[in-house]
Amino acid sequence: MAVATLYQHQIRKKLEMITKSACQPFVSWSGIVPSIAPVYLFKLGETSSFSERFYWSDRSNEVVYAGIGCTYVIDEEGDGPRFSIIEEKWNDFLNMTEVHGEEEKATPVLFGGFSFDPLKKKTDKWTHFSNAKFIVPTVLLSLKKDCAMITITVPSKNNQSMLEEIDRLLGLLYTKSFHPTSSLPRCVTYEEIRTDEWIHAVRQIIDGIQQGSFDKVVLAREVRLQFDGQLTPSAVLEHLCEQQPFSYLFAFEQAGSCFIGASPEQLVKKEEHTFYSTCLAGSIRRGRTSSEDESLGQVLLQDEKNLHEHRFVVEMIRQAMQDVCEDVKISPEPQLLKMRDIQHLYTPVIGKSDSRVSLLSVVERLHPTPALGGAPKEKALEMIREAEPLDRGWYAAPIGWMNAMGDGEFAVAIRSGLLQGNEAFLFAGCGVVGDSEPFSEYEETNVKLKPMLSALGVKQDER
Ligand SMILES: C=C(O[C@@H]1C=C(C(=O)O)C=C[C@H]1O)C(=O)O
Ligand SMILES: [Mg+2]
Repeated sequence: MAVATLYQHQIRKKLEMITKSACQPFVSWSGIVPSIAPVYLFKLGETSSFSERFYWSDRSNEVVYAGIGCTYVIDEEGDGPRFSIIEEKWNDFLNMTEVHGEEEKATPVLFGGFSFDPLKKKTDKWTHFSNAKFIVPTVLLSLKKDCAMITITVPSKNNQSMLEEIDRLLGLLYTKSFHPTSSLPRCVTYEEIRTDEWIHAVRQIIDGIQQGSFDKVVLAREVRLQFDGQLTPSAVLEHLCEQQPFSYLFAFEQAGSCFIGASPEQLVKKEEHTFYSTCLAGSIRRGRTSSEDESLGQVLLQDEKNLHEHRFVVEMIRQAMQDVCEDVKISPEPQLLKMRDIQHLYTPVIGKSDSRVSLLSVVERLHPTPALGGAPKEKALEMIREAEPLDRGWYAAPIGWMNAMGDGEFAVAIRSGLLQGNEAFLFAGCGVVGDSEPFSEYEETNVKLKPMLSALGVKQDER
């Protein structure tokens, strides 16, 4: 028997055995498998009967996940305490699940995200993206430091068709080789949504800041692209993997809509008792030559307006981390974070806490930082709700994963867009402060659109 089919066969046998003798409503089994690109499993999802998919890769590619199918969903549409509800329901699920496997530390993983602002009126395109939505995938492929593992989570009863579909998927995963998708449909229209209104709102915010109503407001805008064919999320994801390998890559697909992006920004990561966060705000483009790039970086490091934008974020994250951690370490000066299309001011933060502090409670405390909302938080949110000509949906909100030990990581879902049929809706924002200039802020958002435009094969200068 070929190695591949041997794996498929053994997994099937194990699952049947475990589910037969299970005392709990769900079982989760994990096993080490030959290394394979998680993006391939994501792509195979297109031919499966499972209609949910997700993908996650952190900035250092230490943890990469691809998940297909949805064995359990936690969906919170109200504007109540969505962070603690997710946490409670995840614990309920874990209490209903028997965990088996070859690896001691293997557990099911919960993946999902939040909307930016539950008080903003939801538009149709975000219908499948609740204020908080998390799934436990049926098939999860994880790659950690080059070790690949499959985790299968299924109900213990009435799971026959699910087991058959898993079997078929694993068969494909190990018998067919992965061919990258070469082409995407062509972009036929590029429409900036309500740009005049956006520029006007930037001016209004600058005035508001000068009058002392608030200190900083992050304002986003939207562009809508139409293509001459259906967009395939896996093809866009493959491009992101190639073009933005050192970003957080994420994709969350629900009923044919895929929210996808390549963000440079960590919100928070929990590893046992250690919390990591980053302050990221203040931007400049990359140079065309290395010397131009270097001097643009130096300009950014010394630019008062950008340093001012950055300081609000540092102060807020410092405070939030000090509220829950002892021993918060934070660099005294920002450094540069250079991504493919843009460079940012960046200050990492690390803190240690006791075991009672959960990951989602810190997500709640941090979201939205002044890098995505503004300062003071509530006033900035009111201004965004009122003046921003779009529904952010999941853009600029926390997206990420958690395991059964309570460890996990959330990124801020920027440099992102929603793919639906032959359309893509992309979003980009910028931190408006007292000495902002509307046209340069507009240009900054153009630079921030580049990662998604390149992944969609659209050249900004030629549009
Ligand atoms: C809001 C976005 O990015 C944020 C705003 C930044 C800025 O204004 O300098 C920089 C990084 C991000 O925190 C975005 O990319 O859409
Ligand atoms: Mg900025």
